[in-house]
Amino acid sequence: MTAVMASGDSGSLSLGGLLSSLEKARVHLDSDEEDFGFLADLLKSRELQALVHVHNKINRTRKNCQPLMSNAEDIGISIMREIHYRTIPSADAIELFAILQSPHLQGVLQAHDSIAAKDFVPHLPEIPTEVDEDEETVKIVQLVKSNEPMGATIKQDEKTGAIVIARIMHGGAADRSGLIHVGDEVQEVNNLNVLGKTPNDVLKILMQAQGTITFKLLPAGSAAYLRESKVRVRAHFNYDPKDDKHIPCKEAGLPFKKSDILHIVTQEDPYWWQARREGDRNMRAGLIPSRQLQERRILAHRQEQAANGCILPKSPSCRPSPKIKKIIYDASESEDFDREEVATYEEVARLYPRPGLPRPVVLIGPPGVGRNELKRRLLALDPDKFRTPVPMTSRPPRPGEVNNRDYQFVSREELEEEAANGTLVEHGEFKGHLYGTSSITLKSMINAGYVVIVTPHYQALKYLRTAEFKPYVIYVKPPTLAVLKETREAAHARSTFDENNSRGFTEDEFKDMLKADARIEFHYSHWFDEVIVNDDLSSAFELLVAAVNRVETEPLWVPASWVQ
Ligand SMILES: Nc1ncnc2c1ncn2[C@@H]1O[C@H](COP(=O)(O)OP(=O)(O)OP(=O)(O)O)[C@@H](O)[C@H]1O
Repeated sequence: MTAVMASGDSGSLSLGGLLSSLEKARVHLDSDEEDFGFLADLLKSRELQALVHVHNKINRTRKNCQPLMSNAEDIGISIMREIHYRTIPSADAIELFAILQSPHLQGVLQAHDSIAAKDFVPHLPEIPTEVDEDEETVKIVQLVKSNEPMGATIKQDEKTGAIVIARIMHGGAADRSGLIHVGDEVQEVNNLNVLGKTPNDVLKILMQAQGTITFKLLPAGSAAYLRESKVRVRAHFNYDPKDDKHIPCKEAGLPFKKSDILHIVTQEDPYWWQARREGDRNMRAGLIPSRQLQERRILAHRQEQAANGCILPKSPSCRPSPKIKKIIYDASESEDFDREEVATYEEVARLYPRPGLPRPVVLIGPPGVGRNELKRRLLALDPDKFRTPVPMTSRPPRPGEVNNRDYQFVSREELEEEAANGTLVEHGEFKGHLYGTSSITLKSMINAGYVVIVTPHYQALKYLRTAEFKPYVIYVKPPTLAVLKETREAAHARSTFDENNSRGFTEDEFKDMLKADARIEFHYSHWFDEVIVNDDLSSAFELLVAAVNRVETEPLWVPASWVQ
């Protein structure tokens, strides 16, 4: 039996047409009068006609009312949470809270998300009647060819040689038709039998076709309905399907850049996930390598590099800086850690600003790049708002130094105990004296509502980038050698490699800064929320102020585990 499922992409239903088909079919089928009567009454009923009328109206305007996201309910809850934590919410905020709390609006948001995620497919029970083995049910599907890709890939079934639908891209034309499913066998395209043809032959037919394309499909045994996952990840590498020899279909690939946020709509295939770029208005998902596949690729690439004698950027030669002169980190352990890390995708979620609990801002960068200068300027901008933890030292105070302003002066034993207890975010030793920054001081400043600015050694990121601190990490990057020389010389910058800060930077020190930059970026860039190039100091400072404002006011992507 051949069933006409829908006409074109517009998909308008006509009950009149169905009724007359039913009348025509009546003479050929030996079903009893009661069944026909029931079906005819149903098709004529005012309720069904009203429903079809609504369906057709929605269908006609469908192109202009695509959902932009599938997490409207989550956003509603986040807004309510934010209002709830406000000490004195405005009258408007209270009204908004009441609206968002109403069961009707919550129902609407839930329905919206279900529709956006296509979570509405009715699952009909299996037809219990016995079907004649020789009689095949096929479906005729018509799609209108446009500039938009069809949103499906095909492959040749290894056993039968038949052409079958391999993938349906979420949100693409095929998916939106709701009529084509993974595993469906393509029998004819525009009345051309494709039996014995290769996927390339079929693609040629499709490319040459104009206007409406008619497919005769043998439905898959059980149509796997597409349900979108809500997973978001941050990409830690650049990807261009054009350069990927192994992607099943280059046109179906989704290019992206490092740091892009991707909505992973399905991870069903272990090697090829389907994803959309967050905020991208294109509803059609594209193929990207799965975490498993990308990890394998990175490891294979590293092995190949090692075999060819290539080495990773070397550790920056840690010339002592006069503040915390020598940072104690177990170099061998960190090196192993760095090499083992295979950064592919990190699952993320939006963190909404929490009133009274600002996120600390961590400035990372190679020694001498200007992190402390930027921090000093920020502290001076608003001393009541910005704070930085005073480091601890076991060295005796120098004349003029004030306890808790310049340093917290403590005994060597106290500092050693803190280090042993793991309560220091970083610590080091210089000329026989210990230095360290207490995580307890850091935490209490955050809890007191200050925007805390810290400039730790880059290896301290491992201890700081946690759900406990939820830091916003900014990498302060040096400009090119020529710009470094020009700007630092013009400003009479003082070298931080000189203990007395009594001279400018040497050329070698600038070169060391750039080597350290390459190394830090190579190993830690996947932890940076933002990069600011410190070329012109006032422009870099402006960017920093803008970043700090964003952290305070906007929902930003953080590791998903921080939001639970
Ligand atoms: N964009 C810039 N242009 C000119 N001079 C700069 C710029 N940024 C920083 N400087 C100057 O460079 C010198 C070193 O800066 P700063 O002390 O902030 O380095 P740092 O990153 O804190 O170094 P370390 O990590 O080694 O302590 C200072 O004299 C500072 O004023």
